[in-house]
Amino acid sequence: MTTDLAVLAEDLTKFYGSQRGIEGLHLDVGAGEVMGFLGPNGAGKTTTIRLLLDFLRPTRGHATVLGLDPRRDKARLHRQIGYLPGELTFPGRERAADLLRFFGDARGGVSWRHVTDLAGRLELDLSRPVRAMSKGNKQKVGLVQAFMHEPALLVLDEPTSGLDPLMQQEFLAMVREARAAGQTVFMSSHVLAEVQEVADRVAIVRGGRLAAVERVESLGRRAVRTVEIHFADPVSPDEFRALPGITDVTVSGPVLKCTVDGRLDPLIKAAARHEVVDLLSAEPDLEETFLSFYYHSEGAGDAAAATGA
Ligand SMILES: Nc1ncnc2c1ncn2[C@@H]1O[C@H](COP(=O)(O)OP(=O)(O)OP(=O)(O)O)[C@@H](O)[C@H]1O
Repeated sequence: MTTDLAVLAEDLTKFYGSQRGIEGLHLDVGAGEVMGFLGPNGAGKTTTIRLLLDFLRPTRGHATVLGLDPRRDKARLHRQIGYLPGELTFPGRERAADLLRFFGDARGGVSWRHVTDLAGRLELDLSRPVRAMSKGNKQKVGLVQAFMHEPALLVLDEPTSGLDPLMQQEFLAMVREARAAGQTVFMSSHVLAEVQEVADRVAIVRGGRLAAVERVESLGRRAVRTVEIHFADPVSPDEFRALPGITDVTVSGPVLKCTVDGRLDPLIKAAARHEVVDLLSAEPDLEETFLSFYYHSEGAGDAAAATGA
């Protein structure tokens, strides 16, 4: 049912002349879901976002956003959306406070308390003129204007760009709170690590085509991790080399190091035959998994491009 969907893209396609922006995109984002929209530079993320908001018109296909047709119901749709553009430009001389008041009024008024709370969390000084601000501070102004009216749908194009790690964490907390309040978040990034903490699912685009849509947990299950086990006594590497999914086994006296691709269980069962003193498992490297998507879809994408398919 489309009413449970915040975003539905059907065969959404945009060509800039002969240059493919995005082609044949089928994608849905459930109401209340956080969707990461991932891909390298030039993959088609901004094009897709601009199509969803009717800042661009599709060459083919259609989008439904919050149950509305972006073309027919643009003004109504935009009132219910918090949008952070990828390229922020603030031409005027206004202080951040004046600019945000202006945006707030355009949306029928927002709680100023909420605006100052958001600014406080992001350590943004609202009394400063926006034009003179650093890229990071401009990004914070952009984030405050996107979140301040508590929209049903947040569409954020590279939201963490220019933010330092502490502010990135604060931003992620804002996204979690938005989801807890029932809001939907569609956010693009070219770095998986930025969205994996908060996203329910990630959609991966490459070369203007959708390469994969995955739940974040299943990316984790699939991911490769490195494991180091310290035993009470020396062990033989041969015991571990034959285990399914285990590679790069090295043993140095009582310390075993290896790479596990998939389930940890066979390794744990084998290790349990000895006295285990310590076990260290590095976080699944999702960035690796993410890159492998590009790798695996590369042939298909390039073949399609070559044939003009
Ligand atoms: N106005 C335009 N005219 C011609 N080609 C364009 C235009 N805008 C985008 N493109 C091309 O469309 C493709 C997708 O670009 P898009 O900006 O959507 O990618 P992106 O994933 O958002 O990348 P980035 O992270 O670099 O912004 C690229 O090949 C880009 O060069």
